[in-house]
Amino acid sequence: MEILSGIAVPGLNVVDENTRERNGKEPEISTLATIRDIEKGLEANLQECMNFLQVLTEDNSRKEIAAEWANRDERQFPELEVFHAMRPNTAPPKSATHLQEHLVFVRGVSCEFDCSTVESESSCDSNKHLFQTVSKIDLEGDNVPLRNKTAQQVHPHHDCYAVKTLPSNLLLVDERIRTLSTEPITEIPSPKLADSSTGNQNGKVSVCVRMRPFNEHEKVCPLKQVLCSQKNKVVVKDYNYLRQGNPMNKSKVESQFDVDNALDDSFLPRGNRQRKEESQRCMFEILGRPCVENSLDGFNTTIMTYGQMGSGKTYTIVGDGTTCGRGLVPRIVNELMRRVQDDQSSGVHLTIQVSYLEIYQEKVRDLLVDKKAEHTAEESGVNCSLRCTELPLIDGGGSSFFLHGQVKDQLRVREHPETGTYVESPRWKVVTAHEEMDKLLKLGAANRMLGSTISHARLSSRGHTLFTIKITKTNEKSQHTSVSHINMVDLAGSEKMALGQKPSAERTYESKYINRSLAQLNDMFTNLPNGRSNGKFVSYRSSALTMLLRESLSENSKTYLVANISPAEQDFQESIHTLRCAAKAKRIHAPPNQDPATKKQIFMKMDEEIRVLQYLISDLTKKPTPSKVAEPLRAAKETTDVAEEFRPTGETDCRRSLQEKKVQLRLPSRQQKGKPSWALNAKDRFVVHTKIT
Ligand SMILES: Nc1ncnc2c1ncn2[C@@H]1O[C@H](COP(=O)(O)OP(=O)(O)OP(=O)(O)O)[C@@H](O)[C@H]1O
Repeated sequence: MEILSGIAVPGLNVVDENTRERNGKEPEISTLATIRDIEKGLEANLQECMNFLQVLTEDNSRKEIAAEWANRDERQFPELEVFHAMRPNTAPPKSATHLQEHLVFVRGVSCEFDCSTVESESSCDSNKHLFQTVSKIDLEGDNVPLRNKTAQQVHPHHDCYAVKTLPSNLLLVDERIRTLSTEPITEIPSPKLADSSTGNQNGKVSVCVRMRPFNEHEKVCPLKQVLCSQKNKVVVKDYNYLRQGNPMNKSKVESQFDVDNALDDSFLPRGNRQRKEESQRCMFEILGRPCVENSLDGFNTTIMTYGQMGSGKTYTIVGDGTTCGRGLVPRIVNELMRRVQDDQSSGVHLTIQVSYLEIYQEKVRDLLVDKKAEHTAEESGVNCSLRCTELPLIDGGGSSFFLHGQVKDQLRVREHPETGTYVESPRWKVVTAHEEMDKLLKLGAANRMLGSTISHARLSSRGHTLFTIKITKTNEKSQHTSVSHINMVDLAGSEKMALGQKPSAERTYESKYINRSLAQLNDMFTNLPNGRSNGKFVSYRSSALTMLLRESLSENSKTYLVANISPAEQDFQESIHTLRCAAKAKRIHAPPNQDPATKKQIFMKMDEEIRVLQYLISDLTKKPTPSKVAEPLRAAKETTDVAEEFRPTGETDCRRSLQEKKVQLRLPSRQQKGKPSWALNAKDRFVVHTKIT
């Protein structure tokens, strides 16, 4: 055993000499650097631990655990313990870099690793269902035992990294430990899903919070913002205040928000495809599947992502372009296409069309314009006949034209007294295969307005995007057609300028539009009717964004809002702002005017009425068939015979007799002078009109 200079902390385990011998090399520098970095946070640990213990003792169900943590004798502990609880199917750290990735999430870890063996040791008694105690981690070896044991016992949505160092009783426990349920977990619960049939029952907008992983820049200084989800609440903590001020002043340190779902991806190791796939699939189960069900029931649905720049909004909606990182749009379309095939056998025909728009500086742009192809077509004269005429690729005919050699991609927002606000003639593309969908997403991504900003080196969206899926459902038997829309709105991120920052004039101009429209959306959330008030005047017309979202937040539509937040401590204020906005949206209360069941019944009744009317119309417009004519003719002949019979007794008697024998008329409107006429009444009975002259 050898203590590495500059890293050693009293009482900590050190790198095993045997490992060095076995590997024949020094521990990786990157690992050591990380340890030095995180060592700096040691002083803050005590504060955090106090805070942690405070939370534990406040919560009755966790008192026992807290007591145990607090009272344990130092000597009972090995020098270093890593409590590592993982999500199912997650491989434990396998390499130094991987381990670094795991530990970098733990604030102020001051430790070294025993790299000799891999062992999953006894569980921690008090909460054995939640943790596995791992006293040794082998960076090189095969960690199968650890994986097997932990994977089955941990809540799939919460994982924890807890590293305890001695000689202090408890120097650090990752705050995320609090997200773990204290109940013994015997089986892995299924993800908590939004109610698929009716969306959020109590309010109009269902809110889901999603925390993205640390990015490269944030990993260098591991500042962890805490997001704990407790039942339907998320709690965010202000570490900055905690360090400076009184940790017992709880109201200033932590903020609580009501939500419907929370997804913490901050533990996601970069490049781990399985975890990515799992997280994106979870998002689909929470929001995407209910959306599909709602839309097939005839409801319009909207999913909005709201958050600061780089918080993962586009990742949630579209994904990152990889197969495992596919976002909601491709997954929803896939599910719809699967349903198309299933429903074909039951006589229901589904058509899926998509449009992709962007609101950039208050102008609506069509992102599905393939400018290259359309320019080429125009230059080669192929589309000459289409100049200034409607292009046939839009549903029912659209109005994008070639003007002065340019492809028009700007569209107008209009209002219809009955159907509400709509965008004039966007390109609707029919999607029948996954490949088509991928192509359209690529085309849209290429046409989006992106730009690098000061705080984010990567390209950032400079406008809001609106991806709409139009589902047309036709029942082949009844010929009934219903249309519903799924709108997916990827809002541009707000960015606050820090003092001393000098963005370009263009970026400032764009930010002005983005921030103004987001502020107007925020106002809309405040002013719409909610649990507290009946609402105030909402000026939908103040921006293109609010105009287009108007339908989404009214009556026959269900809305889901994803509040994307960053895990980094420096983004605390932005996260609070996002969560406040989400909380406002959650309070909006304008329940749909009809539930799907009632709507179905009404549709059926209307179908029936239409069928009866169609039958009557066709029968009335048709020429009378011989069988239908026979009856009136026979009646007419009868009356003529009577007339003949009574001719000698005089006309007066004859009239009287005829009156008596006259066939009763039910619909006497179409009498013809001197001729017997007939009509078909609603009960399909013939009546005869006879006029005696
Ligand atoms: N949950 C997540 N899991 C893995 N990676 C994520 C997650 N969320 C975001 N990322 C990654 O973070 C980066 C930023 O995400 P994204 O572009 O979606 O942010 P954004 O909020 O749309 O940003 P902007 O508003 O600036 O356009 C991307 O590289 C993305 O792959």
